[in-house]
Amino acid sequence: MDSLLKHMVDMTGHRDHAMLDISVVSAVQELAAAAQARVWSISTIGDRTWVRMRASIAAGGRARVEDAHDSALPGQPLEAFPELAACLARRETSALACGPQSMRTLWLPIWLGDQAATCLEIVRHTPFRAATIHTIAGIVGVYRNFQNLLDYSERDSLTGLLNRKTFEDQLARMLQCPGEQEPPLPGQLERRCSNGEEKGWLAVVDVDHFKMVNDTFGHLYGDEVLILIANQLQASFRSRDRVFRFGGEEFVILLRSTTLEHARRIIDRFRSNVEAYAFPQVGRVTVSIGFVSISPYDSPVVTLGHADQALYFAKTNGRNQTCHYDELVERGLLKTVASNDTAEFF
Ligand SMILES: Nc1nc2c(ncn2[C@@H]2O[C@H](COP(=O)(O)OP(=O)(O)OP(=O)(O)O)[C@@H](O)[C@H]2O)c(=O)[nH]1
Repeated sequence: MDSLLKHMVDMTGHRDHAMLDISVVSAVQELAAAAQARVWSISTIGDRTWVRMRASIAAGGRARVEDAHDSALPGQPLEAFPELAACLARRETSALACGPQSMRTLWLPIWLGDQAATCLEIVRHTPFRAATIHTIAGIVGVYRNFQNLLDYSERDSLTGLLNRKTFEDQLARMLQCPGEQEPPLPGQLERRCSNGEEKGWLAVVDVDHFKMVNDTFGHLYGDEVLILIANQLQASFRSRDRVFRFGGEEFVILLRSTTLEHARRIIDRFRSNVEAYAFPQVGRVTVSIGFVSISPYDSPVVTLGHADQALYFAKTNGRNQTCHYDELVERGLLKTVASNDTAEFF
């Protein structure tokens, strides 16, 4: 019982989703004497559902946050996990699968209403005892309630993305140390603050002609477009990048340390995914994007202002494109004004 209480205290002591994930996998792994425990994100884009690992722990090891999402795919297709797929289709709260050599896998989707955006997976080499499953169900209940509380204060109610209040806190952390947004989590190698050409990046995304979507199809379809774009955003970036709804039809992305070439490629890949997507009833929707590197020497207002300038350039020069602030300045298309550190068009 001491161990259970210790885990409960640990789980409810965090104000951060990544640390909460670390706590819950550590708790269920130890309490179930599991060979492995993992937390997965579940996201649906169009008619396909994807799962992406967020945190994991193996027996005898340390819990770690997974951050290996560099592929063009938003995770692994749900079909690769047939027991989980069947469990979700039946809206069930658990599924037990038997593998070779009496290996057992317990899937525990975390339902919020009719949505399960998170799932726990616990693997044992011997059968689960009823008392163990009962204890784990209690842990999952606390985890779900606590996730709910964090979401309520941090997330936009329409899209589920992080809200502006959280943005300012995250940007301040990245500005303090652009190469390392947060202290290393358990199981991650400590990295240096700044790493050659790698920088943090801020991108501002604005839906093109969104007023026309509302005017033509109505606000409900407008809202659905925003939700689908939010899903695309969440699926397009790594789990430790941050995606926010900033207000109305404007979104902001904070990209963790990477090179200019890579930042441009992944930001523009998101833009072209939106362009290629057939929005129900509405059809084609495009977005314009401005982005800039995050410098510890610039204030949040200045950094955001530069990304906004690049976005405005994209808007006034054809829309449906990604523009890099520094490149526009270098090409003489934007001018920085030394006196107040903002930029103006020629
Ligand atoms: N459906 C819906 N519409 C919203 C929401 N928030 C803001 N809007 C609408 O978004 C529209 C934004 O329009 P504008 O700022 O004129 O921009 P735009 O039509 O996208 O034009 P450009 O940005 O220049 O391409 C307005 O009609 C707002 O009412 C929301 O939560 N849901």
